[in-house]
Amino acid sequence: MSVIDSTRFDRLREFARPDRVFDFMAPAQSPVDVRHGPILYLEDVSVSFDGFQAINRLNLTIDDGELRCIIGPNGAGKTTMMDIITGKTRPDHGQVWFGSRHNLLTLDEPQIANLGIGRKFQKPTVFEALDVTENLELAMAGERRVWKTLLARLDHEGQARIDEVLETIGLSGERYRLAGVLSHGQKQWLEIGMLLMQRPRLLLVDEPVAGMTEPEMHRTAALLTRLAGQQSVVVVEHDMGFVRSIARQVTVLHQGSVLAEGTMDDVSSDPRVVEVYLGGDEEAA
Ligand SMILES: Nc1ncnc2c1ncn2[C@@H]1O[C@H](COP(=O)(O)OP(=O)(O)OP(=O)(O)O)[C@@H](O)[C@H]1O
Repeated sequence: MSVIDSTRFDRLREFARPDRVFDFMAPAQSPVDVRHGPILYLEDVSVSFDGFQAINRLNLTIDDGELRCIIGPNGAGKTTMMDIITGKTRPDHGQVWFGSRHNLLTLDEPQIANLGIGRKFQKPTVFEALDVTENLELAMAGERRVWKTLLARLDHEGQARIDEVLETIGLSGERYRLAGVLSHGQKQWLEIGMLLMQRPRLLLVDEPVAGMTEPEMHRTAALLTRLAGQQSVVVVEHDMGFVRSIARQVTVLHQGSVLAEGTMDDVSSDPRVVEVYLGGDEEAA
């Protein structure tokens, strides 16, 4: 069995796990309602770990189609906030809503993902022994049966979606290359493409440009800027040059709360923000 075959086999075995709940088995979710407000709404959210207050009465709203950057020194609570939104961590207090219909605190991680919240972690987790197109096929959401998705030819609609996503992430020319031989930046874009296959309404992206070359950073900036509008995008990033290049609205977290919010110019000239950054070992905003 070739490497690709054996990896496919492993994936099939994973998909066929008796306890696995496929997207197409899950009850249909009502659509995200943003007619009367933001797509994401956190109010007075707090969580502590062994008495340490990691998130402290946090309020945050993200509008439909917005690109928001979240910055803050190490330990500010950025990852914990993402964990709360995706259902990985339950807050001790507060409210978290996706549109006006979905109370995320009543849902588990797969249910939240099914609603259309995609999360991209810092390290790329593509299937290295599969080619770019196969990675996107595997990520295709939903109603298509898993076996059909993996083993049969894609229908016209699926193929068109893959072409569209390849174009968006700039990997049309790499469609038959193994993911394992892609550059670090290309792997990151492929993983973003895998999330896009599921047509998310909100993308959470953790430190997308860590380890990227300068040209890769520029392409990532262009990609994230283009994605906003079609979906909401929340980017957690330490690289201030990158944040400046993409951000319209920036939220600064500090000690689990919002310290400042506004344009990059607004927040970087805010004395409280300067104090927080200069007080630690971070690059000054
Ligand atoms: N499971 C946990 N148990 C105990 N403490 C935790 C846990 N998760 C996070 N913390 C603590 O909560 C605080 C916030 O951590 P978090 O990872 O959210 O910060 P961050 O802003 O993402 O930091 P960084 O920029 O370094 O990734 C930190 O002091 C961290 O040590």
